[in-house]
Amino acid sequence: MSSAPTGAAAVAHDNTARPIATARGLVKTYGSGETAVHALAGVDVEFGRGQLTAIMGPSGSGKSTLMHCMAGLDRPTEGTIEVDGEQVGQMNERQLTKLRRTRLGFVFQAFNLVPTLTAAENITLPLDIARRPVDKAHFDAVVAAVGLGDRLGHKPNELSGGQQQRVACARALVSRPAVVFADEPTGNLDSASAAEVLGFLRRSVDELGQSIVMVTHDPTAASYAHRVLFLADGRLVGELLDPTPASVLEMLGSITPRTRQATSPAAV
Ligand SMILES: Nc1ncnc2c1ncn2[C@@H]1O[C@H](COP(=O)(O)OP(=O)(O)OP(=O)(O)O)[C@@H](O)[C@H]1O
Repeated sequence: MSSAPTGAAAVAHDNTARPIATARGLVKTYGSGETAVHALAGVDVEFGRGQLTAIMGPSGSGKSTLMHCMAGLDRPTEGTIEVDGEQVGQMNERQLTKLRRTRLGFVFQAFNLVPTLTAAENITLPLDIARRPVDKAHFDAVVAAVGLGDRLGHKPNELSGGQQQRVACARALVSRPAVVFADEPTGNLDSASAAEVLGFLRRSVDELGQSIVMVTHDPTAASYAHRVLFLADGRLVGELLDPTPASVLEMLGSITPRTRQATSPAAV
């Protein structure tokens, strides 16, 4: 897989700019009593505007829970969340649905395309559902950026996995969302297709000013980000700016969740 863009291709980022999303004192507890699981145990975090931020950590460290709380897909037990100036924690279900439809974009590991619709129809589906007009110039810019110009009339089963995920990325971007949340966007792709999708996500940040938060297990995928956050046991335990696959691997190697410490012979 090719490595992340660096140097001249990268836009200088103002880390002092107002963040696009913020969480304070985030706690998420599943269940209660002795069987309670503390998926998030007090997280304070800011996600940069116009940045690609990756979230990494061992399995069960709380990555998906953090993303789902930030995106209004799950409610925190405690704490506050602000996304693009909106207090997400205080919203009712109707307001959360509206926030997700109008201000957020989503890319999942499964491409989640509608099989009976063409690529073009899949891309504009969220706008069509929200009865919002399609900005043709922006649609054309996004389609050109993902390199799908000659595939717009194809149905998902006529596209490769990488092309289908690029359709899903275009669908997430076409409404100009405040933030795109991507959960393991390359988890189902071979390394060449993954590189294409990651390159596109990074360019949409550098060239279109998009803000993206991406959960990944893959150090190479994380190296496409401007910043990588590391979770363990529901807490933020580290971060890297301008990561490389090697620096991400090194950081991951230094993180030992308490659950693993407790079962490790060395800890006995
Ligand atoms: N709906 C749920 N009910 C009970 N426990 C849950 C639920 N969702 C997550 N958990 C638990 O919360 C903890 C954090 O889960 P989460 O899925 O956020 O971790 P993750 O870092 O995304 O893991 P993975 O890398 O395996 O996807 C885990 O212990 C998980 O079992």
